[in-house]
Amino acid sequence: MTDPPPALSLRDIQKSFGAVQAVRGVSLDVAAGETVALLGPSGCGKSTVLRVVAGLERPDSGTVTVAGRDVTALPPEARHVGLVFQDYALFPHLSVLGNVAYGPRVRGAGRGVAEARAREALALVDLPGLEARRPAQLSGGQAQRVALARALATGSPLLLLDEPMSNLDERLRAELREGLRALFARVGAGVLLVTHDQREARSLAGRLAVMRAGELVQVGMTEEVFARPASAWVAAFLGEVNLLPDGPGWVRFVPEGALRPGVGEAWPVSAWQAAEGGVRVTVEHAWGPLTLTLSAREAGALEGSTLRLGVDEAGVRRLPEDRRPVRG
Ligand SMILES: Nc1ncnc2c1ncn2[C@@H]1O[C@H](COP(=O)(O)OP(=O)(O)OP(=O)(O)O)[C@@H](O)[C@H]1O
Repeated sequence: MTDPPPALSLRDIQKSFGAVQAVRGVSLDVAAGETVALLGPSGCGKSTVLRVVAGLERPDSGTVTVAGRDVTALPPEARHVGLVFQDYALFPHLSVLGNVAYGPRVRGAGRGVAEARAREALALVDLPGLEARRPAQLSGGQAQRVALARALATGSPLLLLDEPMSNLDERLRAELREGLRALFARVGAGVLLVTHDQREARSLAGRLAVMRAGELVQVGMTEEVFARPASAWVAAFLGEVNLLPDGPGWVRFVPEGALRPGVGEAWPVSAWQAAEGGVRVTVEHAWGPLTLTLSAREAGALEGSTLRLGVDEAGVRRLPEDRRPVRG
């Protein structure tokens, strides 16, 4: 048996807006059944990549292949891609059921079949009983789930999600994160997710693609990227703070997981701050300042204004220093 083609294959996508090179040579595959999160700072080109895949922007060069079909020259409606975009709102004049049935209808399904598919999709996102409501009568969280159901009902091999939970409060996000992970596994579509929220990326995506100034700078299994960032810039972007100078062009990356409070030599503590789950301290180690969060129990290892701190050297990495600005 041959493997199914990837849900999405991007090859050397380039896209400029006037003098701004928004996307520079992006190549990426998303396998069927896989979720890939595209992460990067504001303005790095994430939305442009998604819009190129959706057909809302035409790339200057490169190809977009969806489930084995070259769609580069096709309009959005001919691509068979499910979209959940912030600016891709629900139709206000249609009911919830009408909104979700719209995709199958446009693709030629009869009314009965389309509505049956819509009911299935609404059940998947756990929204029964709201079929007759208008979008204006929904909460933000309900509206986002309807948008998801609308994308799922298309039966597309590829789903594109741009900040799908941005309108939700933290409690709803946590709830939906769990649900979405199971849902994506069940429907078997490839998912390309753009998010600013690292927790969302970490919990939903099997792989991460980290983007900087129009280019992918690291692509890998999610936990692997967090454990082994390719450079100082990636580490800093992922929230790592213990990046100490280590000769010209290099840094010494000390992940928090490699720090052993209460072990070895005592060092002065230069900063304290209350943090979620304990206290965040900065220790003036011989290598340089090292910051870590101590649990209430570990904080017991503080001796006045010093802390014994060992470093598990097997966890320490030397990374290229690439944090100077790149041209925009
Ligand atoms: N239609 C457009 N016309 C001109 N410039 C654009 C257009 N769309 C995007 N850009 C520029 O292209 C670059 C990439 O923008 P894009 O929206 O893809 O970034 P992003 O990573 O999605 O940002 P954010 O996280 O803030 O949404 C930015 O410099 C942006 O100003």
